[in-house]
Amino acid sequence: MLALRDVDSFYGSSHVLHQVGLEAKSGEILAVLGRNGVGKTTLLKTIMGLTSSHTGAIEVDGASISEMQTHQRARSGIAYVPQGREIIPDFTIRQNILMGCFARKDGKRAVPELAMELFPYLADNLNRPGGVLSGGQQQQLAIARALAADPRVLLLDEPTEGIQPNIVEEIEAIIVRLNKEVGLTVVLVEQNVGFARQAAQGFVLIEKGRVAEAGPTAELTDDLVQKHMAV
Ligand SMILES: Nc1ncnc2c1ncn2[C@@H]1O[C@H](COP(=O)(O)OP(=O)(O)OP(=O)(O)O)[C@@H](O)[C@H]1O
Repeated sequence: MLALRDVDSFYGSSHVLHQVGLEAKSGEILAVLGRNGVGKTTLLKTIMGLTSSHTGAIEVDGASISEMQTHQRARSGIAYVPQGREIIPDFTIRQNILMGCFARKDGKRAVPELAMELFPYLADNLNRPGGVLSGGQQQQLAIARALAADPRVLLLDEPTEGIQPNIVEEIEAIIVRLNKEVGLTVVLVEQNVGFARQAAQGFVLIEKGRVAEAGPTAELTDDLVQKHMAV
């Protein structure tokens, strides 16, 4: 289980998250929802130790990671798929995937079989440069790179943003498989409330850097969505 308690987070002197508490239970998908700029990306970055500083408690399976450097958090089993994917265009697909291996505990450096099974196009094109891929394929590559770390917890930042509609469903199906079949705990920053309702067991709604509402997705009413997500 991933748990945050009383977490405040900062970029320099800019105080973005305030007293954030949440729980993603093992094997669950937790949807993180809210308008643009409320702090959803900052929440994922804070879990990875990628903001300037934070206070409060962050725990994975009861063990604190709050004092750890980013690479140690990755080694503790958390993998991060950032918004915008951050693929290295001049690296091959294989090289991009292998970058995820730095966080493996067992030191293995191999393209994970699971990623090859989930993403046949990547499997067939391992020697092509990452930069030639479409947005949807780059998202697949970013997920494959995360899987190379053999994580228990996957942090996904708007994985279907900017992807053509026919590929969106494919990516969504992969996220559900990773959760249901592989058992990964997923924290999913998502603008698509429909997918959040369908895939996630729990939700948090963020407003101005604070958790405004949280609960099981059955309690994610249209009123709450209107109140905290309508623009
Ligand atoms: N590197 C940074 N330095 C200073 N402030 C930042 C930095 N990154 C984000 N912020 C600020 O933190 C706040 C939250 O931004 P964040 O990107 O976390 O929001 P978000 O909910 O993910 O938005 P979006 O849906 O647009 O991605 C915003 O006010 C933003 O301007």
